[in-house]
Amino acid sequence: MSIKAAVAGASGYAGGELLRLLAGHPDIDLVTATAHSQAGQPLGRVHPQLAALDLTLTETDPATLGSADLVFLALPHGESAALAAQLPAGVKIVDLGADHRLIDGAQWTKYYGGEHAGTWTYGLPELPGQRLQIADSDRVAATGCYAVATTLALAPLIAADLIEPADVVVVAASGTTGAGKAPKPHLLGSEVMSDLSPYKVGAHQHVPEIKQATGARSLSFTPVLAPMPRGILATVTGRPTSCDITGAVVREVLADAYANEPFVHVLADGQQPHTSATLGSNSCHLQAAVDLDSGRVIVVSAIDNLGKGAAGQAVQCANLMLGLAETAGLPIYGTR
Ligand SMILES: NC(=O)C1=CN([C@@H]2O[C@H](COP(=O)(O)OP(=O)(O)OC[C@H]3O[C@@H](n4cnc5c(N)ncnc54)[C@H](OP(=O)(O)O)[C@@H]3O)[C@@H](O)[C@H]2O)C=CC1
Ligand SMILES: CC(=O)N[C@@H](CCC(=O)OP(=O)(O)O)C(=O)O
Repeated sequence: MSIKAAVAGASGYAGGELLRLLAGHPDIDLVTATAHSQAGQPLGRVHPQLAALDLTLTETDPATLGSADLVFLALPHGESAALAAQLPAGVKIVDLGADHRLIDGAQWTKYYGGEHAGTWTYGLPELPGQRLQIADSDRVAATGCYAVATTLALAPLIAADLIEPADVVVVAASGTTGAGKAPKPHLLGSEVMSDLSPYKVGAHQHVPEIKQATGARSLSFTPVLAPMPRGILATVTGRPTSCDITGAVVREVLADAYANEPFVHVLADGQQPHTSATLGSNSCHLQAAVDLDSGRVIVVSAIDNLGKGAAGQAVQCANLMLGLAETAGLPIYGTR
C-alpha cells in the first residue's frame, strides 16, 4: 500500500529537494505541494528541475494537508508549530524547521525569539538510541543543517571520551541555499560570488542544538557563507583527553560508531571530504587527524545541506516512522 505524502513549503529550497526525493520514492506518493506567496504557480515555474512533475502549488491549508498520511513541514521558523497543531493526531509529521528541536525552551527563545512550541523526537537516526525513538514517533523534528554536519563529527568523540567537551571549536562553510530562497540583499550573486564571509559570529542558533545532541559544554561556532549553491564543510576541533590519541585512534572511533550506517562514510586515510562529493546524496563524509603542534583533534565533515542537512534527513526519518527501509528513495552517492 502506497503512502500519501504532502509537503508544506514546497516552493522553498528544502521543499523543492523534498519533492525531488519523494518523486523517486518507491513507497510514497506525493499528493500535495503547498506554498505561501507562490500558491497557484505551476511547479515547473518555481522549480524548473521538477517541470516534468505535473503539479500546481496550492495554498497551505490544514484540511488538505491533513488528508495525507505523512506531512513534511519546510516552513520558516515559527510557522510549523501553529500548522502542526491543526493537523489530525494520526498524521505523521516531519518538521524541517527548528520549532520543535530544542528541549530547553529558554534557549529556543534566546536564539529564535518568541514562545517555545514544545519538543519533538530529534531526527538524527545515527545518534545512539535515536533510530528506535524516531521509529516509535508520529512527530519528528529534523536536525538543522550545520547541526547534522557538526554532530556526526563530534558526538562519537565526546561519547568515547577522546576530547574535552568544554573546549570545542567549529568553523563551517555553507552554500547559499542554506539561507533559504526568500530574497535577501546579502545573497545577491554579485555579493556572494568571489567572496567568503563569516556571519552570526558567536551567536549562531545551532549552538544549543549541537550542545544538546553531542554533550559539548562549550562550543565556539563560526559559520561562513561560501560562493556555491549547496554543501556544508564543517571543521570540528577539540582538545584530546590524553596524549596517546592519534589520528588512527580517532578514525577507529568514528569507523566503529558508523560501521553499520548506510549514510555516514569515514574516508580512507589520505582522502579528504569534498562538499561536491556529497551533492544530491543523503551522505556525510568524515576524515580525522590529530594536529601534534597545537594538540587538537580535527574532524572534517561534508554534507549536502539540502540532502543530509534537510530533505534527505527528513525522508530518512519518515522511512523509519513508516516502517519502510531506511534507505528507500535516498541516494547514497553524490553527483560530484
Ligand atoms: N535550506 C536549508 O539548507 C535548510 C533548511 N532547513 C529548514 O527548512 C525550512 C525551510 O527552509 P528553506 O527551504 O531554506 O526556506 P525557503 O525560504 O527557501 O522556503 C520557505 C517556504 O515556506 C513558505 N512560507 C513562507 N512563509 C510562510 C507562511 N507564513 N506560511 C506558510 N508557508 C510559508 C514559502 O512559500 P512561498 O515561497 O510561496 O512564499 C516557501 O515555500 C526552514 O525552517 C529552514 O530552517 C533546515 C535545514 C537546512
Ligand atoms: C547559509 C545560511 O544562512 N544558513 C542558515 C542555516 C539555517 C538552517 O537551515 O538551519 P535551520 O534549519 O536551523 O534554520 C543559517 O546559518 O542561519
